[in-house]
Amino acid sequence: MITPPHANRAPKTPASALASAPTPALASEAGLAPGPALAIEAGPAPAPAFAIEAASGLTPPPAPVSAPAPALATEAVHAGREDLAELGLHAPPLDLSTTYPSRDSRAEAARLDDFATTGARLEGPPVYARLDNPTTARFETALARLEGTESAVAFASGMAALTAVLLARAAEGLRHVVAVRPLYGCSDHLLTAGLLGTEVTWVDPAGIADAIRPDTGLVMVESPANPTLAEVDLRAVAHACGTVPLLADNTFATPVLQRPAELGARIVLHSATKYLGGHGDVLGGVVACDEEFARRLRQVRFATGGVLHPLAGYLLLRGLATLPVRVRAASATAARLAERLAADPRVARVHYPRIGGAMVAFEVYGDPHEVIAGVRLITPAVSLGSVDTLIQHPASISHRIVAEGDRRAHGVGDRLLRMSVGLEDEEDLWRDLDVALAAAETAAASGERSEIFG
Ligand code: MET
Repeated sequence: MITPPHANRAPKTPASALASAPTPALASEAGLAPGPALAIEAGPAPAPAFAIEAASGLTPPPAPVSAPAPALATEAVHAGREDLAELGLHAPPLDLSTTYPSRDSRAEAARLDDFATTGARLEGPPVYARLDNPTTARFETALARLEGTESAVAFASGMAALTAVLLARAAEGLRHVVAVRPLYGCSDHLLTAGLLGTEVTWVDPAGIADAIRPDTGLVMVESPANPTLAEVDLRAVAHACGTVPLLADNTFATPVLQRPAELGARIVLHSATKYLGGHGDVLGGVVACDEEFARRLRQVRFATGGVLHPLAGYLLLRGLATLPVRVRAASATAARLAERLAADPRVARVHYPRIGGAMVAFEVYGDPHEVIAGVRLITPAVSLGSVDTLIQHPASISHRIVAEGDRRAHGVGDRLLRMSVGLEDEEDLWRDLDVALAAAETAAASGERSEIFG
């Protein structure tokens, strides 16, 4: 793949993107401002703001006040790609460079000093791939736009992203975390084990305000939660946090269904491996936040090396384009399957979020392991957010690392199954579930596996 040299100037999200008005570049795409790249080269017509910034570092002009903000579906397709026409490209360039040549060592020293001091993204080539990558930066720009935040910083996985947040707060002497269970099992484990030198206080949402101490650096919630799909009132929780930043894990909802930053969360976490990528072929994590905190995260990322591979950045940007369509289609099927499961006598309980989504959790009277063993169309695997439907047993896999008592106390019982509904036909999925549920009933009736439940 050929990467034009000028493509190394990755797009940035200007601070003004936080405002409700669209950025000039998007207005240009909507036909509201002049701007094809060829017109710029041919004459004096003004360039789209993004192209101006990429070419000269100038601050974009203010957005026209009358322009409506682009809808999420439009942002999903265009954000992070505003300069492509200017570059003469349709697909984003994939820059796999690990290092960036320069004959001016003095200038590079100054740029490195600047990055180390501020964490601000460098103008021009990023010196070394642990500082930044222009392909990944496109994904970061796009995700920030979808979440309605100023910036986003991508990492090698969701756990690397959470690690960076915890380290950034601990570096400021704020090692205490207040958190609400359930969280994804490894998030729970990272906090409980104190592997990063942090200390956690687990509370119900109503106990957040009282649990905050002078050294509290973070309040963490996940809503809908993994795996029970329990929801918290993010606005109320954000209020209870006072000046302590609220981190909301938005992996399950995605910005299609919920934008935590609009509800008061300062930090929005994603395992990008899930819905953002959407096809089960890329591992990544991302934090959407204000630019001030993004700078701290970039410094941590540089120091600790948990960077996203550029190919993953490329795939995640590609995944975002179809995110709204995928999430809405899968959610519609999931809602109907949740109803069918709730009406089924073999199912004891169904968990489905009020805000909707493509995740369904349910408890069976029979042996849940036989449901996993019995599916043929549905993929019996951990993870979620792919085009295919996946099912897993949280007590065995996603939450195995959480102590049994803590699991059970927060709804992660032995009979709970978690299903990530994909894009298949509803009837085909139901037929598969029906056969697997029948197998689970038969196994339980014959007592084959009954010992596992005591
Ligand atoms: C290693 S197990 C979990 C992977 C993923 N976070 C999930 O909840 O499915």
